[in-house]
Amino acid sequence: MASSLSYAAFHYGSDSELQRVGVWEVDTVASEKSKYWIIYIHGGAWRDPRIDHKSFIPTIDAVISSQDECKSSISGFASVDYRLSPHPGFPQDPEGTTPRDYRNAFHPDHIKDVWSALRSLQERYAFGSNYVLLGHSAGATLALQLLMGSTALKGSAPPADVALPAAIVGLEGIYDLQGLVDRLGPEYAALFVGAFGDSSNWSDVSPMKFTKSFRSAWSEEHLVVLGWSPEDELIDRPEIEGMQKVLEKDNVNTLALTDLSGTHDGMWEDGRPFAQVIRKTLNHLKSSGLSITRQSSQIFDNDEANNRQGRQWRL
Ligand SMILES: Nc1ccccc1C(=O)C[C@H](N)C(=O)O
Repeated sequence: MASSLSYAAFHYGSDSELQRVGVWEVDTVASEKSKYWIIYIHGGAWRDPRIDHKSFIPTIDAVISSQDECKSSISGFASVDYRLSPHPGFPQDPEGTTPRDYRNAFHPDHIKDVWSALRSLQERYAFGSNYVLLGHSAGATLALQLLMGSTALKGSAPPADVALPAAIVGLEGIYDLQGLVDRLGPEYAALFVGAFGDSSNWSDVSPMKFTKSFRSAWSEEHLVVLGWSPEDELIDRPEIEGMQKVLEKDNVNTLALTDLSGTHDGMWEDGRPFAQVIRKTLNHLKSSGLSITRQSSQIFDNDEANNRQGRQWRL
């Protein structure tokens, strides 16, 4: 069980209590280059204070209690918290709440925190790009936004010294904000406005609407896995299939696993469906021989490279 692993949480920023990651070390000997870190970004529509980094624990438990030999390719698990936007169901008193505890994040705070968390983890554990990045729901949006560079950062350049993962796994992901509202109803708009403002801001942050290439930021060796369960009551199949089409158009190695089981939140509460996806992702990485020789630098297009030297925020 996760309780059998050594657990520590540390802060990667000082503005918010939520600028924090949890780490469960398995075998972090630096010479083990062929092993991967498994890093998770939780969901909760950028705002739900009930969901945090510990929501990864059932998945960790399911991976380490299984008999599968994929365990031997894992260095450790980490789970990222990030600043949240206000949730109308959980109002806070601005007078009686310290700035560190006040949830008033607004785009691009969430994605900036993810970049900062990855930088901090890479500084501590030196795993470079030997990691699989999973995101659930809004966490899947955040994971894919890493590949969108400055577009998903309101024009700022991403930090040049953060290595992108070997694989990104989107689970029950939100990929097209306007599309969800159009298909599933105006209640979805309320989820997005608090984090991004009105709908004129949505296409820049929606991975399905990315107008540049998902391949240009990434090295030769890469993989996106899109997981979805037909029992998901909040995210529909077109959301996954639409994202798959965009990635395939950009020649990204893409694997869609659309036969998972469980409801939107039931899947992380159970842990086994996500453990199964982790297993398949590691097997896929191994069988395509992608692991060992990867470099930590990524190639960005010229715009992106110029931007990187210029307008970088301080982490
Ligand atoms: N309705 C959704 C549709 C899609 C993805 C998440 C949600 C959520 O409601 C998340 C969370 N429980 C929230 O209250 O913000």
